This record gives sequence, structure tokens and C-alpha cells, in this order.
Amino acid sequence: MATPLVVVEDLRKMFVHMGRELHVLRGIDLTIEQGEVVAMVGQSGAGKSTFLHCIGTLDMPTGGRIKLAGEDLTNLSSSKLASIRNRTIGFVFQFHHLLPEFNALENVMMPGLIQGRSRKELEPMARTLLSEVGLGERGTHRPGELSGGEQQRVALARALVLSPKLILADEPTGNLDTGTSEAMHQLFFEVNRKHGTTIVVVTHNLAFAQSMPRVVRMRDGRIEADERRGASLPDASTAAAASVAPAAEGAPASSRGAGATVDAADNP
Ligand SMILES: Nc1ncnc2c1ncn2[C@@H]1O[C@H](COP(=O)(O)OP(=O)(O)OP(=O)(O)O)[C@@H](O)[C@H]1O
Repeated sequence: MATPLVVVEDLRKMFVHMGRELHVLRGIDLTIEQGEVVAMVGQSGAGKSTFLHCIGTLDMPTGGRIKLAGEDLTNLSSSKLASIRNRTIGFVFQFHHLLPEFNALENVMMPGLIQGRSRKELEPMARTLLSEVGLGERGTHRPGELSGGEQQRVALARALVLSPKLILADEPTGNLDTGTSEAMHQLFFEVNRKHGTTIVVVTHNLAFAQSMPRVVRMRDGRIEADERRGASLPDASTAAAASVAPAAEGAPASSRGAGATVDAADNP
């Protein structure tokens, strides 16, 4: 039976900007089950990132309720929220925010090192994750010595190092070329398959969104559509190849038209 990981009820977020109220989330109800892979799509300004930040405990809602892994986040202190965040969520952003003075392996270990865990404890996991994202041989490279796609793969490995139940990704391939994006997209499916991690991705990439089993479309701070496609995930061998072959980054775009934007589809 499906187990809810994220339960959102009547979620609202209002910003006050220059004395004016901006109602960015206007009553969102959404349940995400454990192990789901969900695309969040919609036009620019629809509130996708704000929604992601709220369920990621990076931003406080102004109304409604969020339950994460059974815990009601309402009225929790910032330190309690940080503790839930650290043990439950891994983040992947458009810009990877790797620390330039540390190598790939150290960057992957960093969330654990910050928590006071030992290098000895973290290193085997970090090495395994780097291998899973196809960078087993690049552990000693600093971010400046890696391509954009490789840096983003290090960021994905870093997001996984504390074994989160949930990965929240905000335009994780928005900064990458089409072929590199495709390899990264396959990696998300591979991570879901291998670790059972629930994944929520904000994306403008039509091909990526359409490959997801569930697509939630936002408009003006509300959910406009929530479609479960029943689509099978991409072929495991394709995903595995993408995860182990850095060369896949240079692979040509598929005929599905990766790189097209969902917004373009919104406004035919
Ligand atoms: N801190 C803030 N203060 C005021 N307004 C904000 C703040 N953060 C976001 N907004 C506004 O909220 C609206 C929704 O922003 P959000 O980033 O969630 O949209 P989005 O759907 O992710 O858009 P995009 O696809 O362009 O990234 C925008 O109009 C934005 O200007």
C-alpha cells in the first residue's frame, strides 16, 4: 500500500513586497507517496520554486499544513526544521553550489562532515555515489576541473549522501545543454530505482516532464492539473548506461525533443 511522504493541505504563501501583498501559493492540496517521481511544471512565476522551498522547509508558508514523513511541520522551531531537513531531504538546484576549494569526493561528503560525522564513515558511501553518477575516477577533481554536467552529477551525489527519503530538485538541468541534461534526467530515474528515493523535480523541460510517471501543473499559485500517466520508467539499461558513462553527456538529443519547454506546450 502506498505511504504518503509529503502531505500538503491548503498551502498558502504570501510575500509582502514594497507594501503590496503577493499571494504566490493560493491553497495547494497535494499528497506525494513514498517512491514517487513527480515533475512540477507550469509557467514562469506560477509558484513552483516557492512550493518546493516550502515543502523543503527552506521557506515558511503563511497558511495551511505540511506533513513530511509523518511529521507536521507547522509551528516547529527552526532548529527542529533543520534537523528534519537534514535527515529527510536532499536538494539539487540549477546552480550546484559546490565548494570550489574542495574536491568532488569532499563535496559529496560535505553534508555529513558538517554534521560532525567522520571522513572514515562517510568516504565509502561518497565513493559509491560518485561511481553511481559515473564519476568514480574523478573524486580528486575540484569543481573547476569538471564540466558543468559533471559538477551537477557531483551535486546529485552530494544530495544523496545522507540517504534522504526525498530529493527536491529545482531546474537541475536548466543550466546544461540538451545531451548533458538527458544523461542527468536518466540519473534521477536510476536513483529512484536504486535507492527508492522520492523525487520532486521542478522543470521546464518538456521531454523530461513527459517521461515522469506523474506531472503536477501549477498556474497562478494553484494546481491546475495532476496527471498520473502510468508510464513505465525509462529502460533500466539506458539509465544504467547514462550513470556509468561520462561520454553520455555528449550524446545527441533524442528524437523526443528534449530541451523544449513545458511552457511552450502550455501556450501552443
Ligand atoms: N522573496 C520573495 N519576495 C517577493 N516575491 C517573491 C519572492 N519569492 C518569489 N516571489 C514571487 O513569487 C512568484 C512565484 O515565484 P516562483 O519562483 O515560485 O515561481 P516559479 O514558478 O518557480 O517560476 P520560474 O519557473 O520562473 O522559476 C513570482 O512572481 C516571484 O516574483
